[in-house]
Parts: sequence; C-alpha cells; structure tokens
Amino acid sequence: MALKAINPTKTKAWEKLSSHFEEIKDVHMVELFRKNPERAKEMAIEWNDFYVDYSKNRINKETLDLLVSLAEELDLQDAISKYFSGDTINETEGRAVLHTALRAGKDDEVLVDGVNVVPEVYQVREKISQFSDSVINGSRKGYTGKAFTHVVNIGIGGSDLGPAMVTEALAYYKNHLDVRFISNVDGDHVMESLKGLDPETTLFVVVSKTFTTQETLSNATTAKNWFLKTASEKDVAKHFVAVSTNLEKIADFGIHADNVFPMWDWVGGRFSLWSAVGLSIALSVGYENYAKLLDGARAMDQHFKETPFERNIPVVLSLINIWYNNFFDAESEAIIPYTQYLHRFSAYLQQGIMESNGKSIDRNGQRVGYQTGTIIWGEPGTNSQHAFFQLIHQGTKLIPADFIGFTESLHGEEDHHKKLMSNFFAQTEALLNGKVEDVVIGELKAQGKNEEQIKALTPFKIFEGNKPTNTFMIDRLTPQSLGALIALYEHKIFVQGVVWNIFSYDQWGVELGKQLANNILKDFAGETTAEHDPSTALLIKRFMEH
Ligand SMILES: O=P(O)(O)OC[C@H]1O[C@H](O)[C@H](O)[C@@H](O)[C@@H]1O
Repeated sequence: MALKAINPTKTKAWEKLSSHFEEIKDVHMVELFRKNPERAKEMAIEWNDFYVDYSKNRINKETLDLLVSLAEELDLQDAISKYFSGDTINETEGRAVLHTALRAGKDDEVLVDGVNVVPEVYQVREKISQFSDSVINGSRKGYTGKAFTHVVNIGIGGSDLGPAMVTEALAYYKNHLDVRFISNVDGDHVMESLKGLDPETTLFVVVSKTFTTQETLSNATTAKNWFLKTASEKDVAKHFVAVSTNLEKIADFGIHADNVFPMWDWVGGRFSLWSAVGLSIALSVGYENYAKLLDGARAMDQHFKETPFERNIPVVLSLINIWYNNFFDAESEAIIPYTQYLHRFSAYLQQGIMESNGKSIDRNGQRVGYQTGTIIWGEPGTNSQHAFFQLIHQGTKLIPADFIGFTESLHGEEDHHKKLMSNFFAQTEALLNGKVEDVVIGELKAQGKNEEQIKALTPFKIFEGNKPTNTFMIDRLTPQSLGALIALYEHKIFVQGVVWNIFSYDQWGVELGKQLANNILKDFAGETTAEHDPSTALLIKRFMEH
C-alpha cells in the first residue's frame, strides 16, 4: 500500500505551528533555559550508549507537542509500518524500500511480493563472511599464489560513499589489508589510486547496483587492462569480484559467476552499505565487525519502530529540523563530528539526505508550495572551527548543527581527548549563549582599550547566540555505535520525506546530466547529434580545439 499523500501545510497542526512560531521566533534560548531549570534533563534522550541532548533548540514543550501532533496527523506510524514491512513506498520506481531487512534478525520475516527475503539476505551474508575470511587469512590467493595485500573498491555514489565512509570510520578496527576506493571517472584519480599496486596481490571489488554506471564500468575496464598488462584473461576470475543486481552485465564484463555478490532492487544505492556493497568493509575490518555494524543499525531500527514519538531519536530530530527548515527558513544543516575517523560522514550524508529529499514534486504529483530537503555540509571539529565556524557564529544565516562526540577516545590519548571534548562543549555553549555587549565591553576594558576603541570594536565582538545545536554523546566509536548512528540518519530522512509528502527513494534528478554527457561524448567523437546552448557550445569547441 502506498504512503498517504497529505499536504503538511494544510493540517491543523501546521496552522497551530505557524501561530506558535510568531510567539516564539524571537525568544532567546537563554531565556528558555532560565524559565525552566529542568530543560536540559527534559530535552534529552538516553538510549543504549547514546545520549542525545536537544535542549539547545529554539523550541519549548509546546513546539515539540505540536510537531508530534503534526506527525500524528500525517499518520507517521502507518508510514513507519509500511516502510518496515516491504510496501511499495518507492512508488515512482515501483519498489519496496528495505535496507532494514538487510540487518534483520535471522529469524525475522520480511515479505517482498509474498516471499520472505531474510533467508536470501543471510545466504549472501554467509558468502561475504567466507570470502572476507579467506582473503584476510590469506587462504585465497592471487594468480601467482600470493596472498592479497590490497583491495580496490570500484564504485560511485552509494556504491562508494557508504563503504568508503565506514572503512575510514572504523580504521581503528582494521586489519593488514590496504583498502582503496576509486570512484571518479577522472583518469587521474584512477591512475593515482593504482600507483604502487602489485597486480599479483591486488583484489578488485567492482560495485554497481545497476552495473550500467559509466564511471564504474570505465574505471573497472581500466583496472582490468592495467591488470592484464602482467596477468592473463583467465586470471581475472581470481582478482575481480562484483556486487550488483545485474548478473547479466557482470558476466559480459568477464567476472566469474562464483565471484558475484548479489543485491536486490529493494535496496536503494545510498542505503546499500548493509548489503554486499559493504564487502570492502568486511574485508577491511573482518566479518565480525561488519556484522556488529549491522547489529547496531538493527538496534536503532527497533528504537525507531517501537518508541513513542516524543522519545524517539530520529523522529524528534527530524521534526526539530522541519521546524527550522519550514518555519525559520533555515536552508542548511551542519554535521560536525568530533572524531577524525568520521571525516567522510557528512559527505556520505550529503548523498543520503540530499538525493533522497531534494524533491519538489509531492506524492500527488503536484509542485510543493513549501521547502523540502536541506543542504548538508560539515567537517570534523576541531578543524571546522578554524575554517567555517565564523559564519555559524556571526553570519546572517541560521545554521542548525549536529555535534557528534564520544566519551572515550579509541587510542586512549586522554590529554588530546580532553582538549577535543572541551572544544566540543565550548562550541555549543558559545552558539547558545553568545556574548553580550556588557561582557564585550568588560573584556575590552580589561585589555586596556580606551573609550573610543571600545566603542568602535564592540559591535564586531558581540555574539548573538541563540544558534541551535543537537549534541550526541556516544560512549565510544564502535562498529555498533556507528551502525546505530547511520541508521538514525536514515530514519530521519524517511520521517522528513513522509512529512514533506515527497518520494524519498527515487533520484530522477541525476539522470538529465548523464544523458547530456553521453550526447557530448558523441560530439567529441564527431557524431554530433545534439544542439547546445551558445555557452556550452563554445566551451565544448574550445575543449575540442585544444
Ligand atoms: O551502484 P550504481 O548502480 O553504479 O549507482 C551508483 C549511483 O549512481 C546514480 O547516479 C545514483 O544517483 C546513485 O544513487 C547511485 O548510488
């Protein structure tokens, strides 16, 4: 059954939120904390090893109640049960959306067209386990009988970002294999990545859900040609494996059927790291850690499915963000992890969130009259503090930010960790409180500035504060906590798509550029078929004349 298609702005809750917004929009959070001494405790959710503080937001209890009633009026509960039970909620592509089935328990049942898919999922998991074990322990060998030392993942979009982000995030848990990622069709990227590799000890994992993606097929062909400079065609079977739904195309490429890891069309590319797309993760950190990643995600799935909305982390965070996006007109969200291990996390979420909710047609096929998907960006703290935090603190835009920190560091460098975390807390504190005029003047006086200097400098040194943040405090960066964190954002995407009445699981917006690029390739080959605008035509001409 389809998701209900209700315009959120026509609900009673939206109307109430609109008038509530007029009352609260200029209230400073400092005032909200002053009025309610229990606020910090009341606006926090403790779950497993997560503590999520959302008290530093421009909301009060009434805001949250109204946002929850918006979710209820839009029948979010019904949508959640359709999401988990395999309904065709990706309507424009006629598919179910079941990345959650990839991390289901062995005895769970998830039906797609009447067939329980969990046993198939576990068959593939078994294959991933055996394969990764044999590569890691060296029993599987390359064409000259040597164990593998390097793995090259060739994929793009969801077939790259998820595994690349997770292998970086779990670098602490990794084994001796050097795992690299080739994504861009840029030949310089390919050649740079192949540099220094030995074909005898390099394993290529070609990942493409469709196995039609230009970048991946070109890069895999280049890698194969590079390999064939020293090896022969029959050796390809030992060094190339593929992950895809398109078994026919894999065979055309010359990859042996035994080396194919299947996936399913009910797994969206940007949600696919839980499938065999995560093979490079299992190779990098071992199957056991890979399974723990999935366990962590499953735990978050249960929390999301079973917890009342007002205590439900993905629901609360989604709704608060809708509040900023649709009432405060905030356009972006910053994701700031305080661990270098998560340095690819916001890049990963850019695809997840922006490809999912960057839509302007609602589920009735009408243009929406309100804002949908946010712009996602971010870098790890403390680096980002020294780069773009100026704009968050004193710029003209409202930028809600998620701060993700860990109580323990992995290497146990206590002194570093205290410095890191002091920055973590200090930033959200500064964003909340700001710095008022009196304090600025006091500081300038203490520095010995004269009256005139104080007058001139004061406006520049004031911080308004009242900048919203969510603080995630997680015990430790483990495969489980990472799995839960990723699943949290996946569910946030889902909730927002439901509320905005859009289809979150297709991505038609990436097609046009692909089509035009193919036309331009024909121009390069002298088989011009397409007309170009004058600017593009001139640029192409200059390129071709070079
Ligand atoms: O895995 P593939 O079929 O090669 O697709 C790779 C990527 O390409 C597309 O352009 C989509 O927008 C992405 O969602 C997808 O992850």
